[in-house]
Amino acid sequence: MMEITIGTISLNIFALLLTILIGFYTYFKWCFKYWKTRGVPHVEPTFPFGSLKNPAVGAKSFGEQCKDFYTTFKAKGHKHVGIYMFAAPIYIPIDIELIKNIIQKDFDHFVDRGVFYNETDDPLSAHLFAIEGAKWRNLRVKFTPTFTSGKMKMMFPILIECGRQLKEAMDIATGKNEPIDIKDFAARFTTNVIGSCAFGLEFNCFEEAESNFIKYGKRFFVPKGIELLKDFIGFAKPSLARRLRMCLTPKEVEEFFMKIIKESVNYRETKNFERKDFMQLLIDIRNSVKDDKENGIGLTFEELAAQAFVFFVAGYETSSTTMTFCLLELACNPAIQQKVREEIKEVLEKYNGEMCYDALAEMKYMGQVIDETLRKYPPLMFLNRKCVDPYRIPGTNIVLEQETPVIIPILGIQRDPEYFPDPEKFDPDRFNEENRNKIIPFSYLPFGEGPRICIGLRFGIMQTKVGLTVLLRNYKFSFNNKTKIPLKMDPFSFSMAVDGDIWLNAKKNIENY
Ligand code: HEM
Repeated sequence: MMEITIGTISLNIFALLLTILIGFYTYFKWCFKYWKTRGVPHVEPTFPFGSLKNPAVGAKSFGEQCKDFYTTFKAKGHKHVGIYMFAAPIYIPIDIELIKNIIQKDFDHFVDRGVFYNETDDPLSAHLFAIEGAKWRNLRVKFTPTFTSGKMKMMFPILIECGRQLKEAMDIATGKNEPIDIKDFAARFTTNVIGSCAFGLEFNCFEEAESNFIKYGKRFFVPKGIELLKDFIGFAKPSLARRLRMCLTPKEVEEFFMKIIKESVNYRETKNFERKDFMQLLIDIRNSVKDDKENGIGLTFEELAAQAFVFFVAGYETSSTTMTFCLLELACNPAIQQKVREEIKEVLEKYNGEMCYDALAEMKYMGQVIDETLRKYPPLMFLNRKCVDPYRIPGTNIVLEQETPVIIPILGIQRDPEYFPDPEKFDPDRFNEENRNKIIPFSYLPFGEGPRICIGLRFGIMQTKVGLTVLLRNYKFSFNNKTKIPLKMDPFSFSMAVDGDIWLNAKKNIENY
């Protein structure tokens, strides 16, 4: 009798699961007609991943797959392509004019990124990168003066100190005559810089085997288990994730950052202490908003914390990735490396050997090398936009519906031989004074474009230049037999990231100046 009951229950559960599966399958099949009925060329979807490869079999990252969609459909002469992420349709423009319209000319139709944020259940997610509409416009206007060259100069002493710590740590590591995990060094350096500027805390990540900032910063970017699924839902259907009251910031990450930001704000407010950094600028904005009774939209502690957090996550990973790929390419191209080193020598001699803001601005060739690194390895491999107002695609009868997610495939565009001949070649001369003017507008987008362009662009370049100046002035980099070439990219990362460590030899530069 007992056996029959268990058997019946199992059968019922099986029948229920089968019904759910058939329900899902039928729903997905229905969704998969979306692009066909609208006459948009599309990648044939399969259940359940849509146009994407099964992430469990370790295919390619989302950004790399978007590059492949771009390349394949451009080769067929298409101006755009529709894909499905699970059941959710996503629009990918290919034609450069179309891209320009979306991110600049017709920006009012695409003001939002459409990425997940949830002010109530996940306060750290409600930052400038994610928030939408009027709230974004208001905050963007308030934050723009925070990133002027004057403010960058003001923060420069913090960067000098972080550069000193980087050199000290490299001296110790190279003294052991062992290869350097350059990805780890770059991450520690930029974490020191951004951590110090965004949270107002002086700390030295090089002194601890695993600093909490590195630990929780990495933790934020490397989702585990069920978090991966939550991230995919948050990416494909942010409104659903919000309705389900999801929190995509891991709890321990939220607790850690909320605590240190609270301590930093309290300390300054109670002790009347001021420091020249982003945190101070955020506190000043908060106070001026409080006083501005007529136009003030208020900046709660949670909102302030979310902005400090985004400066950290948007600023440390992007610049450390840039430094890492740059050093890797320089190790592979010793002549280019030497040319940068000679420029550093020549410029710093004019400034009595002192690194300063104006000296960095004079390092034009280093600027070209960074530009080329950002072309070949854009830290964000794609831009997101969401259609907020129905949009007829120029020259067609196709109308993008409100809420349609749009992806601009930066990696595909920047490795397109039509815009950058021989795209796999690392060639900083593409960005010299003569060639720079020949670059087709909107074919080079490492910082995005239009009103939602990266607000931290200047700061990102500045900290990358400081790191490279310190390293290339004092060391020569070359491949080690632990350097894994060709690079294997992390298939689970939404940003440009190598799977595992990157080892290089760093030899002291004996012609040190
Ligand atoms: C090499 C360094 C960096 C790269 C390559 C980079 C790249 C980008 C890109 C591609 C976007 C999206 C732009 C768009 O959608 O059109 C973006 C947005 C943003 N970035 Fe950066 N970034 C860098 C450094 C920084 C730094 C240092 C900060 C802050 C200190 C920062 C803060 C932001 C913020 C807040 C946004 C959102 C802007 C908005 O929506 O109004 N970034 N970044």
